[in-house]
Parts: sequence; C-alpha cells; structure tokens
Amino acid sequence: MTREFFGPETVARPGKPLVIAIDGPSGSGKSSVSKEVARRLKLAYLDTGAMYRALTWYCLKTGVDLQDGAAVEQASKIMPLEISTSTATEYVAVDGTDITDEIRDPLISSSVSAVATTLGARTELIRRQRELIDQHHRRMVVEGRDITTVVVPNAEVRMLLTASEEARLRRRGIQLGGTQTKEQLNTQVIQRDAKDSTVVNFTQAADGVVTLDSSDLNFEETVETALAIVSKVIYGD
Ligand SMILES: Nc1ncnc2c1ncn2[C@@H]1O[C@H](COP(=O)(O)OP(=O)(O)O)[C@@H](O)[C@H]1O
Ligand SMILES: Nc1ccn([C@H]2C[C@H](O)[C@@H](COP(=O)(O)OP(=O)(O)O)O2)c(=O)n1
Repeated sequence: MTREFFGPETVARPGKPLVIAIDGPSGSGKSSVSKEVARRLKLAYLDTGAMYRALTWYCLKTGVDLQDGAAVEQASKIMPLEISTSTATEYVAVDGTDITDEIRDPLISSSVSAVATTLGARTELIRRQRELIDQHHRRMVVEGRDITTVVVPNAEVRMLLTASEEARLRRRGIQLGGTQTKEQLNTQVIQRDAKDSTVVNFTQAADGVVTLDSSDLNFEETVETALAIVSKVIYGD
C-alpha cells in the first residue's frame, strides 16, 4: 500500500513545500498518527493542541481567569512558549518550565475549551503556528481542529481523521491507563468536542479534504492509509 518513495532512505517532494494538515475530534488518533507520518516522511511535526494546552496551563499558573477573554488573549501574546517540532522529542515548555507531561493532565483537558473558544487567543496561536510552519520551509505535518480550514487551507495534503465515538472513548481510556471513569472520559472527550465545535468545524470534511475513518483500523493500518492518501494527493496514484 505504501509506495517505495516513502521508504526509509527517501524524502517526499525534496526541497519543495509539503504541508500535511490533519484535523479531527479528540481520540481519533491525530497526534500519534501525524507524528508517525511525519517521522516516516522526514517532515517536522506540530501538535497545535499542545499549544492550546500550554496556554491553558499558563493562564492557570498565572491566575488568569479563563472566563475573561481579554485576559486570556493578552496571556496568549506574552506566553514564552517553546514547542518541539521534531518527531524524536516531545517537549513543551513555558518560561523554561518543562510542561510536556503536565499539559496532558485531565485538569488541563477539562479547562482547555475555555481557552480554545477565546477567539483573540486563537488568532495569536494561529499566527504562531503559521510562523513555525514557515520556519520549517513549509515541510511539516500539522494537526489540530482548524488546520485544514483556517491555519493552512492551501496545504498540499488535507485530511480529516475520524473514528466512532466508541473507538475514541476506548482509545483515550487505554491511553490514560484505565484511571478514568466512563463519566470522566465522556467529559474529556465528547463534551469537550461539543464545546470546541462551537468555534471550529472538525466533524465534517471541508471541500478538498479527504476523510480517513480509523474506527476499524489498527494504528499501523491507519498510518499506512494516511501515507497512501498523501501519495495519491501529491503524485496522483
Ligand atoms: N487506529 C488506531 N487504533 C487503535 N488505537 C489508536 C489508533 N490511532 C491512535 N490510537 C491510540 O489512541 C490513543 C489516542 O490517540 P491520539 O493520537 O492521542 O488522538 P488525538 O490526538 O486525536 O486525541 C493513543 O493511545 C493512540 O496510540
Ligand atoms: N487547532 C486546534 C487544536 C486544538 N484545539 C483545542 C481543542 C482541544 O480541546 C484542545 C486540545 O487539543 P488536543 O489536540 O490536545 O486534544 P486531544 O488530543 O484531541 O484530546 O485544544 C483547537 O481548538 N484548535
């Protein structure tokens, strides 16, 4: 299914832009699949959700009221954020504090929608995302909720990664080591998506966006299908 030019010694579209934009709901596999696609294609990787999580951490740390839109927007502008764009290292830091693990905490997951629905903060984070993409000469896999539609609507490849509600809840439960109750998972996955959907549409593919439904695929099959979509879109086969 995966073509030879995606083998370990080859680079897709060498020297040319190759932005692969991937959106989808929580637990659909965006982060893990995007990172593996980037690794195999030797592209940089950007987890934009981690930026919204970092801003949420920063607001909570500095006492910013998440309901105060102007204050959240101001925080987004001054936040000294560092984020790894390498597939080899996962690293997120604010003002020198490593928050890579902390931003995955259910406390952040349950607060992040308040930040993600603050439009002024979105504008600033989108600006930073575009800057990072340009710094990597537009050779990057970028994943989130509005990448195919707002951040890089002209990306070379645009995909919507979906999975059934049942699959997404199951995956998130396993990922969190079985520590969460059904109700907690429902709050962190389904209710959060419902809140986030009020500002961005990541449930239906926009024109030109290819849908990949991973409900009945395992991780490797999903990665291979994503690579086949990339191949088809950029090489037409
Ligand atoms: N196709 C798949 N089949 C089974 N598990 C998967 C699949 N894709 C991803 N996963 C697992 O599901 C969990 C959630 O994936 P993640 O990439 O964090 O999703 P998202 O970024 O969309 O929230 C991870 O533990 C990941 O390894
Ligand atoms: N481009 C993006 C990326 C994430 N968000 C929001 C929506 C989510 O609630 C949070 C966290 O995103 P993240 O991708 O880490 O969430 P999941 O891994 O899918 O649980 O940020 C967004 O609004 N726009």
